[in-house]
Amino acid sequence: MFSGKTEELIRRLRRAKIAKLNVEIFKPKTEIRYHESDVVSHDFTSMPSTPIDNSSSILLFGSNTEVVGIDEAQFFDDGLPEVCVILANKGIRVIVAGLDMDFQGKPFGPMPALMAIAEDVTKVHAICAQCGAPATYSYRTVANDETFYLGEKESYEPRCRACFVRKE
Ligand SMILES: Nc1ncnc2c1ncn2[C@@H]1O[C@H](COP(=O)(O)OP(=O)(O)O)[C@@H](O)[C@H]1O
Ligand SMILES: Cc1cn([C@H]2C[C@H](O)[C@@H](COP(=O)(O)O)O2)c(=O)[nH]c1=O
Ligand SMILES: [Zn+2]
Repeated sequence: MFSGKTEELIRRLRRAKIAKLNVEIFKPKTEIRYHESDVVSHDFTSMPSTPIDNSSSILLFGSNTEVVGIDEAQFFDDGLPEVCVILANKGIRVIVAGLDMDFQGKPFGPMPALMAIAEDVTKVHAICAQCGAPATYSYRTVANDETFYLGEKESYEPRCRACFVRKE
């Protein structure tokens, strides 16, 4: 978390809009941390999106769509990779942002399958809140064992591997 995934997604989608491509953006309906419908980064850059319950809803959208952006992909169902394949096979550019690992350092939801089928994968890193090294893990700072637990700085901090495994 805090690694710039949403900022990077917004940057790429803005460029697609500048190129006058037809862009559709989706996020899970449950992701309401900053806004009910907009995609919003921790730095409050934002873009309007369509909140959806199920990945299959993405296929119901505009026949003239040229670029599809998806944020918080880790929260989607396991059908998301196949939806992305269907879109990509139609020539649609699909840009997906999601958290690769949960608070236990385990692969998160459909992310491993998405990363396997993607042409390109960009891993971005936050800065470890403990030591300042590049951070690849999200450490949960509150007592909760559920995999799905929305939050930001009050519940999570980005950590490097060494600080993550220390668990203190
Ligand atoms: N520890 C941190 N490391 C890096 N960025 C941080 C950190 N804490 C806050 N930020 C802010 O978070 C922004 C990235 O937010 P965002 O794109 O929403 O990340 P992500 O989608 O990966 O959670 C950075 O530009 C920075 O301003
Ligand atoms: C590690 C972890 C995170 N979450 C939640 C917390 C946030 O709401 C999102 C991640 O958002 P970000 O844009 O990457 O900051 O995921 C969770 O539900 N479970 C976890 O284990
Ligand atoms: Zn560290």
